[in-house]
Amino acid sequence: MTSFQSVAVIGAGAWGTALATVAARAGRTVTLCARNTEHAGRIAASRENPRLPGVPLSHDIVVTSELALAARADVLLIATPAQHLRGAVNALGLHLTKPVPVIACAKGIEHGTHKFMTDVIAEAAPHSLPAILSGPSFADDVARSLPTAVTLAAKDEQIASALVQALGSPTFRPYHSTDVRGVEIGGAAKNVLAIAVGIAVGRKLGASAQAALTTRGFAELARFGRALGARSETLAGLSGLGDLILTCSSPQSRNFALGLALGRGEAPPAGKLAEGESTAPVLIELASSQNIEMPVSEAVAAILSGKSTIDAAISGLLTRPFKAEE
Ligand SMILES: NC(=O)C1=CN([C@@H]2O[C@H](COP(=O)(O)OP(=O)(O)OC[C@H]3O[C@@H](n4cnc5c(N)ncnc54)[C@H](OP(=O)(O)O)[C@@H]3O)[C@@H](O)[C@H]2O)C=CC1
Ligand SMILES: O=C(CO)COP(=O)(O)O
Repeated sequence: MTSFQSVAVIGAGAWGTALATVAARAGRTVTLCARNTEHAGRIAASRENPRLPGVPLSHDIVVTSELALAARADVLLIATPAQHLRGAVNALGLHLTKPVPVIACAKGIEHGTHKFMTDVIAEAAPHSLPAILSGPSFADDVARSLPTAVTLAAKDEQIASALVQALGSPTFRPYHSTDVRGVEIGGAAKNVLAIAVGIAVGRKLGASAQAALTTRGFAELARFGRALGARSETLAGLSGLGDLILTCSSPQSRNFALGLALGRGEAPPAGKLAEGESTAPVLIELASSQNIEMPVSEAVAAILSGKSTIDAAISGLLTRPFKAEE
């Protein structure tokens, strides 16, 4: 018997809708909260979200745009894009009457403040219990009940474990952790690295280059994570290496797809959120402020900002001095 019976998901995009489905499958009472009344009305009427086409929404899920209604739940999941998480939690905080777990489901780092998602939650809703959910999980796979495993971290192990009990099912297996920082670093950094690997694939650099770039990407993700206090096991777990493998190998990833288009010299897919685009500049600012070398992420940031061409960035990476593997 879980202590968390009701769940509300804030943000009715692809991921929020998939997570609402997950919570319903786990037997929770679920509210899905869209920011826009019209959008909520359309999903409620059609029982399908255009951002997750072809996946029928269970009739048990209440769809609303009223934050006050959502705020009554025992657990809140925030599934907006990372740069909108503070605004969403600020608005939600006005309606919170008890110290409930607020789980960040976005993958990114806040611009300007350089804050990770749970730090943003702690600031915007000081009486909440921040947590993070991240790992290899495409919304479409999750919503279609294909088997998925993720990591769910909170500072308090009992809370993390209770949240896993509340959301887990045979086809959605969350593993609990107290390494909040490790989990959020993996989710944020892998998106930037997936753009790099997408570019290499788009440039037809070959399967060996794809494997090498993914591995060297992991080396810099792990270097960054360890310097910021993350545990090595977390970085090599679902939310780090696991999600990196997924997003660096599949065009189903919007970040990989963005890289692929850039590498081919095509226009990026329109209207698709690729979080790595906004994470890249803030990730390298943070890394440079801590003297952490992240050459692959730096190359991605330079290409996205127009400071480097793709060919110059590739050549820059390939002509770095030889060194010991670490
Ligand atoms: N899609 C996936 O497979 C996965 C995504 N994620 C992460 O989840 C996050 C969201 O991605 P995803 O759902 O795919 O993106 P989508 O583009 O599908 O949807 C984003 C949603 O957030 C809503 N939104 C934006 N700002 C606010 C706000 N202030 N309050 C409430 N809602 C808001 C948008 O509303 P509107 O419709 O009104 O614009 C939109 O519905 C990202 O950080 C992503 O990395 C994590 C794992 C898997
Ligand atoms: O985070 C994801 C899978 O774990 C989704 O990846 P994209 O945002 O690149 O589509």
